[in-house]
Amino acid sequence: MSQKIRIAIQKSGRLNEESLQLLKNCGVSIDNGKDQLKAIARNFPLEVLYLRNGDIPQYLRDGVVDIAILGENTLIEKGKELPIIERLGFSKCKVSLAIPKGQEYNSVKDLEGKRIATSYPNTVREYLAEKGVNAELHIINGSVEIAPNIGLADAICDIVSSGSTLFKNNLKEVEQMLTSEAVLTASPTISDERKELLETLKFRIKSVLAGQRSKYVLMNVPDAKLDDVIAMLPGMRSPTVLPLAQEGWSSVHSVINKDSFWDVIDNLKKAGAEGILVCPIEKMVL
Ligand SMILES: Nc1ncnc2c1ncn2[C@@H]1O[C@H](COP(=O)(O)OP(=O)(O)OP(=O)(O)O)[C@@H](O)[C@H]1O
Ligand SMILES: O=P(O)(O)OC[C@H]1O[C@H](OP(=O)(O)OP(=O)(O)O)[C@H](O)[C@@H]1O
Ligand SMILES: [Mg+2]
Repeated sequence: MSQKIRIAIQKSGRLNEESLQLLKNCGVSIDNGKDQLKAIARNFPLEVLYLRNGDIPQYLRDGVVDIAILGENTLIEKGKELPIIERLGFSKCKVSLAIPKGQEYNSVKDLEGKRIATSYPNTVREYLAEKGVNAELHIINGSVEIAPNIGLADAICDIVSSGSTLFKNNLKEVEQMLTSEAVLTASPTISDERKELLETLKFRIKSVLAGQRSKYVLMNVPDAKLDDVIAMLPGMRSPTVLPLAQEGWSSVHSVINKDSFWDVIDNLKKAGAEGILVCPIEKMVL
């Protein structure tokens, strides 16, 4: 295949490292020189452009890049028409409205006529319009949380993750407007040939993400308890059951989702499973 697919990755910042790690986990090797703005993958027809997060939606629209990894919040703010091809599960955060801690707050109507500092004007405008609230927006690019303390605004809208930036600036979250995570998106003008490359990459990403969401477990179970234990285990099709050298015992292997992991383990122990081993799964091809 002569064509290369062009992916935009954040040049530096919160998405950069995990985006590159994801490509690496997909078996795509990229030689990164220091301060390089463009790189070519060694073993996949892929070219990486390192760009500012906020500029990526326009590059996608213009067809300068074919696909990109960026925060869903940026897509909502600057590229609403761009599709979410895959949710990637990292850089999870919220976009919220916050006001000074001491201020009374009953509903979003309290923001009527107030000054709101934000880097997300479209998101705020749309949210407030839906609620029938009029406010004055002050668009700033960074350090938004300082705005109320220096008298620039009455409220702010920004990213909230642990909440520590709000806390340090004596602010409290009053409205959660949206939740976000890193996503894979694509240009509306991507060619058919590059779409095929996207499908290949998407298949690999899905396998990596499915692996990250799951654990491989092995355990010893007395044969008398096998039915109870098997009933608790989904596996990819069904659990594997192998006889142990010691008569009356079996080894049961299965795949457990990370979210329900500890609950399942507790129940397995109660049902009679012993010597439970848990292993990471590198990839899960479904
Ligand atoms: N504290 C956080 N916790 C989790 N995810 C975050 C956090 N802050 C930002 N993000 C996510 O990471 C993305 C990139 O944030 P970052 O601060 O690195 O770049 P930026 O300032 O938005 O963009 P640019 O690359 O244009 O400078 C955000 O759009 C958001 O999706
Ligand atoms: O709730 P928290 O865990 O405190 O995270 C929220 C903060 O993280 C982001 O800033 P970042 O650290 O990316 O700095 P930036 O303003 O330079 O982008 C965001 O703009 C918030 O200020
Ligand atoms: Mg930031």
